[in-house]
Amino acid sequence: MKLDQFPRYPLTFGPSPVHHLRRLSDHLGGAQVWAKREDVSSGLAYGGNKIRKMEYIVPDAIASGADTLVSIGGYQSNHTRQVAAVAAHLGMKCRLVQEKWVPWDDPVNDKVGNILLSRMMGADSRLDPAGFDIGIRDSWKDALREVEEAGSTPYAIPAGASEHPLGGLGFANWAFEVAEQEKQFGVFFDTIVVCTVTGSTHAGMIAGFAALEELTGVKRRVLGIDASATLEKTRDQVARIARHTAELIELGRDIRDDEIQVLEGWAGELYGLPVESTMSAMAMGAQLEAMITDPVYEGKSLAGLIDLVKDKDIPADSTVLYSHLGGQQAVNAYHSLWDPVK
Ligand SMILES: Cc1ncc(COP(=O)(O)O)c(CNC2(C(=O)O)CC2)c1O
Repeated sequence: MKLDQFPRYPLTFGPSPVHHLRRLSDHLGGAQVWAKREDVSSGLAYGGNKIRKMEYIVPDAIASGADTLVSIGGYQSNHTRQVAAVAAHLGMKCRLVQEKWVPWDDPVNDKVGNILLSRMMGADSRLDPAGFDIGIRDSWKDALREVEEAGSTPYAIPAGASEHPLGGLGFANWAFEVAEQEKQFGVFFDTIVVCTVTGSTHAGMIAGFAALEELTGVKRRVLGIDASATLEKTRDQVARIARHTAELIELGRDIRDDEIQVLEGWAGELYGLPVESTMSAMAMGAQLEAMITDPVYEGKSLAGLIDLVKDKDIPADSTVLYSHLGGQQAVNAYHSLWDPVK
């Protein structure tokens, strides 16, 4: 089916805002940088990129007759918070597995931010000591079984909703929304920068912009900045989901290897731990544009954008769109990064 034949359950206020980051652009002295803001696009518990993915998953969840959304993430998962928000919005129950994806032993790490919001929304959020992995987890399969054994009807949403068959459609649609907003603003974004971890945000964009290329002949570069620190696994997952999504929307051709660009250099050694470039990018975005990014995801993709623009890998005559996917809710769990020196 073509993209517009898939049912979509609107969960945002409309197109996510697009705006010019003039001070950051001037400071970097190269390409013009714009941002598209998934962090301010929905009223559901501060939104984010997973709300966009859930718009295409919710119709399937409702049709399945499920009464409980079941998903998984780290203690400070933005994804599980957004699943909890959608469950509350739909009147469904929610069971969440929160694994110890990050060796961040702040005493508030499992008490504030995303996990606090999920609890406020009534999700059954349970901690699990297992470490980070973007793949399918036994803890999640156990939760699905336990929900069923308790007499409820679970709906399975894997980490980041990425390995879900419909997980790429949300950001395929995002690409078409960008094309509409380009007309509105009279700009053309030749390059898009996105944070990549479980992969279906980036993969959906690849499929969506490939479909636009087939329609208009116009090529764009979609540059994924790896924040998983498991580059090969994430790159493989992006490629697989992009190709699957391209088939779903009847692209009519394979996704080319050059359309799958997952860049390394800003993830650091471990998922979820900021490095120097993360800290300086968060400071730059906050102090030049009051644009808040987080130490796990957007701080790393913004660091990638900054370097690519400064080093002219993104040429000075480019207009680049930074996709801000949310994530600020985790900042309070990382307060010690900014605690005044005693
Ligand atoms: C703010 C933010 N930015 C980018 C990403 C990466 O998106 P993908 O997982 O689709 O690659 C996440 C994901 N977060 C996960 C989570 O559990 O929160 C799925 C990992 C994100 O939350």
